[in-house]
Amino acid sequence: MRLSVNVDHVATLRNARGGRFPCPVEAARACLAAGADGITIHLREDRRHIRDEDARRMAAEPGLRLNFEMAATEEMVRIALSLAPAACCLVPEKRAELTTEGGLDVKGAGPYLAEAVRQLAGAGIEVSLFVEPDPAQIDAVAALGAQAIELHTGTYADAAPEARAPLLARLRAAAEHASRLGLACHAGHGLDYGSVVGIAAIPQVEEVSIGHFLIGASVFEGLPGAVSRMRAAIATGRSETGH
Ligand SMILES: CC(=O)[C@@H](O)[C@H](O)COP(=O)(O)O
Ligand SMILES: NCC(=O)COP(=O)(O)O
Repeated sequence: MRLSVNVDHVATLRNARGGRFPCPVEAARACLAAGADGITIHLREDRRHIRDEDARRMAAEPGLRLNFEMAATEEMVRIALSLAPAACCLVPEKRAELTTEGGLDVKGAGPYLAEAVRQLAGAGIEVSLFVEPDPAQIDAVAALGAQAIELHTGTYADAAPEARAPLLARLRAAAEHASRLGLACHAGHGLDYGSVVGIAAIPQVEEVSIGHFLIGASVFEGLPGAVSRMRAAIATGRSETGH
């Protein structure tokens, strides 16, 4: 299973003083050197953390698999087409939100979403949609012609460990449903060293994106150490599946 490190909150720290340190691109290099398989960045409409120049430099970084998270707006589609990342993940976005609060309502979306998928996939970008573990939403993703889903793991990750079993079962069922439809399955949001183990034990999940917790953990154990420890947690989960 691939680990894609989301470096949004390296930019949050940098922006706190309006300077150039710490640099998200340098953080990305450190994550890759420590064993991360890719980097995720979320260029939000309000540019609260990742800025356009960060995205441009990250896309130009040799050997870096970039997962570009974005709202399905004309502006972001235009930027994504200019950056040509390996992958784009379409996510819901509200200015007032502290962080992403849930998955896209793909079933109820207007034609703008299908148009974004068409343009991005047409440019050879792997398109995933960030959704709840809801078979009806996953069916709607398949109908749009996207290649992948990213399951929102926040409800599961935020739950007390003793309350996670039914939430993990729902994620597992959703991953199996996506696989039956030929969709690649990714997962992310709110994961830490403990909760990622359960996600890694779902064989259909090919990639996890982890950011806030890992960047926070790096304050105490360094970025390479946090990446290594996260990869070990993933390996523990994976070993439970024999994959
Ligand atoms: C979609 C998702 O869960 C995250 O990848 C997203 O980036 C969270 O937004 P912030 O990084 O702004 O917290
Ligand atoms: N799509 C999830 C992601 O990129 C990272 O989410 P988080 O770990 O910062 O909550």
